[in-house]
Amino acid sequence: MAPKKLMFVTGNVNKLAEVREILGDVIEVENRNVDLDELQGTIEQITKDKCKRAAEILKGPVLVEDTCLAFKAMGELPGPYIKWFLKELGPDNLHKMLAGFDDKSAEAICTFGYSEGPGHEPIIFQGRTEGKLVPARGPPTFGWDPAFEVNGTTYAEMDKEEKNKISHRSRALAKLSNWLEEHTA
Ligand SMILES: O=c1nc[nH]c2c1ncn2[C@H]1C[C@H](O)[C@@H](COP(=O)(O)OP(=O)(O)OP(=O)(O)O)O1
Ligand SMILES: [Mg+2]
Repeated sequence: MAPKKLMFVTGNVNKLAEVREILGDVIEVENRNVDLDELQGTIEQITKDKCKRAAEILKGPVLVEDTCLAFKAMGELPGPYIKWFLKELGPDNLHKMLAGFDDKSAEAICTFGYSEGPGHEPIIFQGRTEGKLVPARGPPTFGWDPAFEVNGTTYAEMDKEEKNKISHRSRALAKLSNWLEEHTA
């Protein structure tokens, strides 16, 4: 059964804001900022494990999310480890990671995990958006948004509505919304 509210466990205020904007009146989103360890592994493994631990800590239903930025020229790396590259390089220098490669294509991948509580296997909802890594353009408000371009415009140059129409996160949330609709009595 779908919950009446979602408890979204994340320390990232920008993610939380987008999730609330995109889900709008579909469902109320509460937040708990718990610093969850993240395993190394496939995106699905990382998200499932994060979700299981969040459910155990909060002893109830939880939603978690993990975001990847995958560079084709690097065999999908840094992927789930983008956070640490971004932290060291900043959005302005991120594009230099592909300086030695002709292929600048990148994919933003958003993976939500929902668990009904401790002992319940998490369900995964994933959305992907293809683009490329470029020298930063636009306000550095959210993570690597200035360095990720889709159809000639970086995420940072788009207004919120525009980003939310095509983003990896909105595509994943469309799947979550469908699931919620199907599982509401
Ligand atoms: O739409 C996005 N546009 C630009 N940057 C983004 C986006 N979404 C996540 N990001 C950044 C945040 C973090 O540097 C890395 C993902 O790491 P990730 O572990 O999923 O996020 P986090 O640690 O900030 O929050 P959480 O507490 O939910 O794990 O990419
Ligand atoms: Mg994280």
